[in-house]
Amino acid sequence: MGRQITIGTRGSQLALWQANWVKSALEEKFSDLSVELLIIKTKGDKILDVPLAKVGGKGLFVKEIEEALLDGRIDLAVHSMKDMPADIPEGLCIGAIPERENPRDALVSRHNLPLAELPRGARVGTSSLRRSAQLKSVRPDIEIVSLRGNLGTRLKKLETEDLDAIILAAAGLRRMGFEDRITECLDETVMLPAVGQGALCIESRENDPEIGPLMAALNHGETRTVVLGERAFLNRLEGGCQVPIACHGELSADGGFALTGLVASLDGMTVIRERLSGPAAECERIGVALAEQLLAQGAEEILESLKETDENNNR
Ligand SMILES: NCc1[nH]cc(CCC(=O)O)c1CC(=O)O
Repeated sequence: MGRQITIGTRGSQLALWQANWVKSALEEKFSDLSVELLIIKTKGDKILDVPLAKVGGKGLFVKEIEEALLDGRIDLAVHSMKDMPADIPEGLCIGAIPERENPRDALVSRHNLPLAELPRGARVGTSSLRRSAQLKSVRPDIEIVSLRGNLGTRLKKLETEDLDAIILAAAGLRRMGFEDRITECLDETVMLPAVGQGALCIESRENDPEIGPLMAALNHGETRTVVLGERAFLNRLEGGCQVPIACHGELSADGGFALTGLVASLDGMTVIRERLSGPAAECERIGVALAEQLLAQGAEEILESLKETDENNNR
């Protein structure tokens, strides 16, 4: 007799691609298993006309899916790791983190010009505070244009909104078959990625005996180590507000782990960036220690001032 499980996912093309990838991987590894998808609309899918930084709140793309997991309507949830808040609700866990795609950000530009060759005052579309702050820091002349919507919509807006370029995660472009649109994969010295970018998060109920072996089969140990280090960094910094935070970890062949983290002011005038390394087994401690270094070097003031702006916006 076959087993049947249900995966909860958002309905965007990228989310469906990711959920279908997990479905195929599971059905291939477990021949008695059949996997169904349940599409769940999240708050982030409903509010489309407001820049995400202004919508506020944590877990905009995950909360409704986590509720379905908690009340048993689904057995697994597939998210982009980047969309996961630092805290996982009681009773749930990160069951598996499959092997990561390219974590970097990609520039897609209209006339195929790399960042360094974009004209003065170029209009670049992104609504990520992390991307805009880092862009302004290297190119203060660039005009940032707020850009939301799914990948296809954003690529179209490159033409319709008269933009010179847009910035998107390379991983999403690749999964959607738009890799050939990438003009330049931005170097990390210019654009440090978001925590977890390019990785998937498969969330499950804690101690679920039926799901545990499925999670073990999908998990990629190295990716998990790196992403947990990045998330420990995020966890230590997150103060309930939208902040330009970036972080990327890497393992070396000899079991070392190096983490680079960054906190910037919205205007990109202040960028605090540090790198810390140590044994991979201590990835989470390294993440916390790196966050504390940044806090001591001025990130604390940036986070405080952003909290005040947040409160003013909410009034
Ligand atoms: N915020 C939306 C989102 N969540 C994950 C990805 C890309 C795929 C990934 O990072 O795994 C994207 C799109 C983008 O930032 O361009």
